[in-house]
Amino acid sequence: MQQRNFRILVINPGSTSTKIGVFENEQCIFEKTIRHSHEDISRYRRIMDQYGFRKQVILETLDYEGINISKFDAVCGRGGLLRPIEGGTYHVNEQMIEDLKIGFNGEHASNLGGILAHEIATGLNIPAFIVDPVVVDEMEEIARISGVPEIPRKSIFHALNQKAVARKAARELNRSYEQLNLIVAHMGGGITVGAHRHGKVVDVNNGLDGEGPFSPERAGTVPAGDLIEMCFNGKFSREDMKKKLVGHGGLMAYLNTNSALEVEERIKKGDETASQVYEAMAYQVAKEIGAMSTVLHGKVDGIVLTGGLAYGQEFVHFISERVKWIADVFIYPGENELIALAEGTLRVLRNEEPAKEYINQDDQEGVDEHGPGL
Ligand SMILES: Nc1ncnc2c1ncn2[C@@H]1O[C@H](COP(=O)(O)OP(=O)(O)O)[C@@H](O)[C@H]1O
Ligand SMILES: CCCC(=O)OP(=O)(O)O
Repeated sequence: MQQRNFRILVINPGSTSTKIGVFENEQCIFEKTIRHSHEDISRYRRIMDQYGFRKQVILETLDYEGINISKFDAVCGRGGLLRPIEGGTYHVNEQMIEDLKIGFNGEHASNLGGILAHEIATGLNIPAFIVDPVVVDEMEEIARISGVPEIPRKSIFHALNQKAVARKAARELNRSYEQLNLIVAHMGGGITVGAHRHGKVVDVNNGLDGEGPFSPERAGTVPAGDLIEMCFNGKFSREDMKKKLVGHGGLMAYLNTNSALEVEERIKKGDETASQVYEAMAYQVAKEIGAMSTVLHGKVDGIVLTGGLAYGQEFVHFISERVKWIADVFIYPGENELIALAEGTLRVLRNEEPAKEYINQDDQEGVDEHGPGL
């Protein structure tokens, strides 16, 4: 029997871009990265306020490219800061929209993914999904203990792309993802480094506002005592402090740009500060990879460098030089998120797996297993 054709729109809102793709089954027939300047984004107080702007840009782009949206069978968005959940494809439902709107686990552009998918799908009377949102949580209990019981560590990371590129590396190694130990560093607007043990991400830095390397727009781990002093010195509001960690941290704070491409240009022109800060970012990524190698007891089958920053050859070289003694380094610039979203949607449309329902598990067993400390 001939397989039915499905046409899917996938939407991936990142901190500095909105990536969209149109898939005919597994084949990508259109793809575009719409980059948003800092000026465009910073006009909005909350990320949720960018919703109308990003929706308009998506619809205008599809219209300009002559893509007939009435032919879509489903829309899939990158999932955001929901409650911690297992990986998979989820229906966008009312509970999910509510949690995305309030930013249940914080503010991030991916909160817009499910909402944009839902809005566009509802107008077309087709289903909306999310796949492997940033709150996929497979962390081991030992990794949750931070040192302050009220502040457990959280699993907030580029789950979709980390899992997609880990599978790609496994294919190159002729093994299954579940057989391998891998360290994956996703390096985009935010940077997360995950220890993948036999198909589970058992430790990873909270790439949003918690910890890890600084990134084009995030502070990463900062000296905690000095941060407290800064919070209470009377000069900064809570909002100001949040912006220092997310949005105005990292490259933005030191160099007033979140564009690694621009930083590379400045370095070429002899800008010493740009060079020093860019190297420091690579240094911090390498250091985090080293830390994750201890999580895996030094048994590492491969290190994967991915995300927009992995296009930067000098940047990648700097990291590789420091970590290649741990394991072979695989470089997959950009990300595989669009195809991962399409594949997750296809598995459901083809009835290969059921779509999961997102529910508020607050009253159910197991929810508080990720609760405060011990
Ligand atoms: N060819 C390139 N060389 C170096 N850096 C790049 C290149 N392309 C994109 N980048 C940088 O990657 C970062 C964005 O990565 P990306 O994964 O697209 O981010 P996000 O999806 O989180 O918005 C930006 O700093 C951008 O300048
Ligand atoms: C919240 C973790 C995922 C993340 O940081 O994504 P971006 O790099 O796209 O902002």
